Amino acid sequence: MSSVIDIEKLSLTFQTNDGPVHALSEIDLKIEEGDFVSFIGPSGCGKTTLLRVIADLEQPTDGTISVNGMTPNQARLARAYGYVFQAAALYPWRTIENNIALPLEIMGLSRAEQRERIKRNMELVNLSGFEKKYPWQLSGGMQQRASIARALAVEPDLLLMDEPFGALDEIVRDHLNDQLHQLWEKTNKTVVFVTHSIPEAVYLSTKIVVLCPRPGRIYDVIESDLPRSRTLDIRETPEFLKIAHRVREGLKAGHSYED
Ligand SMILES: Nc1ncnc2c1ncn2[C@@H]1O[C@H](COP(=O)(O)OP(=O)(O)OP(=O)(O)O)[C@@H](O)[C@H]1O
Repeated sequence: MSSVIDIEKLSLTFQTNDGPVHALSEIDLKIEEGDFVSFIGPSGCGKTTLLRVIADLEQPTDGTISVNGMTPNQARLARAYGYVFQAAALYPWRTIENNIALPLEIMGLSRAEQRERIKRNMELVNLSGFEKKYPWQLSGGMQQRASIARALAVEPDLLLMDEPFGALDEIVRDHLNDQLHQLWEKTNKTVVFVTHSIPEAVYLSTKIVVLCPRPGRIYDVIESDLPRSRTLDIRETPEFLKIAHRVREGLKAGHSYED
C-alpha cells in the first residue's frame, strides 16, 4: 500500500534580508491512510511550514514529497485535502451555511448537492440548527467547528489542521478534541494536525512527530499504542502518561531557553 504522504530528505530554506532561515532540514516521514498524525514542537521549529508544504502553499528547496501519489500541486488541484486554519477564517458577511457552500460553489456542484453536503457536515460537527446564523453570532468553538465542516464538505480523504483549537479555553478545547476524535473514528480520514499541546497530541494521535528548531527537523516519531477508540478519561492512564512523558522529553531536548 502506498502512503498517503511520503516525504523524503525534504528541506526548505527561506531567503530573508537577515540571511537564510533553515525552516526544514532533511525531513523523512510517511503518513498512512487513516493515521492521525500530530506535529508538535517549540515555536519556530517548522510545524506550519511542513503543513504548508504538504498543502502546496510553500515549495521545498530540496527533497521529494508526494500526496496521494501526486505532487502537492496536483493534489491541491484535485482537492485531495481540506485545510483548517488557526483562526476560523469565516466570511463575516456570509451565513454559516453560505460559508460552507463557498468551496462547493467554486467546485460547481448543483444547489441540491450543496444543500445535502451542508446538512450532512453540519450534523457531523454538531452544528445543526445554526445554518442561518452569521459567524459573529457563534462562540469561538462553534466557529472553529463551522470551519471544520467547511473543510469536510469538500469530502477530502485528507484533513490538514493548523492549531485549530489553540485560541480556545481548556474546557472547550477538551470538548472539541473529543468531537474531532469521534469524527476521525467515524470517517476514517487521514489527519495531519499541528499543536503546541502535549495532551491534545497524545489524545488525538496514532503517531506523534516531535520537531526541534534551527534547523527545523524531526527529533522523534512516536507510534502510539493507545487503543484507536478512546475517551478523554484515557488521559489519566499510565499508558497515556508514558507517551506524554516521551513527548515532553523530546520537547525539552529540542528547546533553547535563549529565545
Ligand atoms: N515566509 C517566510 N519567510 C521567512 N521566514 C519564514 C517564513 N515562514 C516561516 N519562516 C520562518 O521559518 C521558521 C519556521 O516557521 P513555522 O511558522 O513553520 O514554525 P512553527 O513551528 O509553526 O511555529 P509556531 O509554533 O510559532 O507557529 C521560523 O524561523 C519562521 O520565522
